[in-house]
Amino acid sequence: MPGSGKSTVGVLLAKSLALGFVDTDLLIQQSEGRTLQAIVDTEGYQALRRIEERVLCEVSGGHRVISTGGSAVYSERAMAHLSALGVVVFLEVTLPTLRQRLGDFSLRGISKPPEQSLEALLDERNHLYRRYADLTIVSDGRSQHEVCEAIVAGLPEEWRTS
Ligand SMILES: Nc1ncnc2c1ncn2[C@@H]1O[C@H](COP(=O)(O)OP(=O)(O)O)[C@@H](O)[C@H]1O
Ligand SMILES: O=C(O)C1=C[C@@H](OP(=O)(O)O)[C@@H](O)[C@H](O)C1
Ligand SMILES: [Mg+2]
Repeated sequence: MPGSGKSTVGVLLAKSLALGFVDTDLLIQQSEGRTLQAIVDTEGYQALRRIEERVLCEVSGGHRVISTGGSAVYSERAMAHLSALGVVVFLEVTLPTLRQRLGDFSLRGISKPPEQSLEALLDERNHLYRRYADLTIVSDGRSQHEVCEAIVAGLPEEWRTS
């Protein structure tokens, strides 16, 4: 979910394991020459999901952490590609934590129908996050460093010593 810590913890994880880092939200913005919010505002959330699928399917692996947007899970094809590249980590958060971290989420370019509540979105997505996760890490009540440490501890040995 947006606000679960993928971007910030992803950087910490890359530093901790001496890996590279890429945030696919930035790849989308670079390739489109506009912000995610602008895409949602002009073409709608489904257009953003289509663009995201293309960018995710083109991303390469290697020794790096890939932080995606929270809507990556809407594409089965993209998730199959990411699964083949490495370990898919799900950062689990509850609704109160999300509300606290996101503040006014209407300005965050979330890829969802305007009428869908954050609660309904979380419920819909949690099924998908669990389906694709190789490793699930609770983010609630943990600092970003603690989340990073929990990921490292949960990774298969070959990724911890890459
Ligand atoms: N474990 C955490 N504890 C407290 N705040 C966090 C934690 N993880 C992320 N945040 C905060 O939540 C916001 C969203 O984090 P971000 O890494 O951008 O999430 P995502 O990429 O999943 O949307 C940021 O303000 C970040 O500092
Ligand atoms: O979950 C979503 O619908 C989205 C999350 C965002 O990324 P973060 O999850 O990194 O905030 C970004 O991809 C876009 O605004 C859509
Ligand atoms: Mg992010």
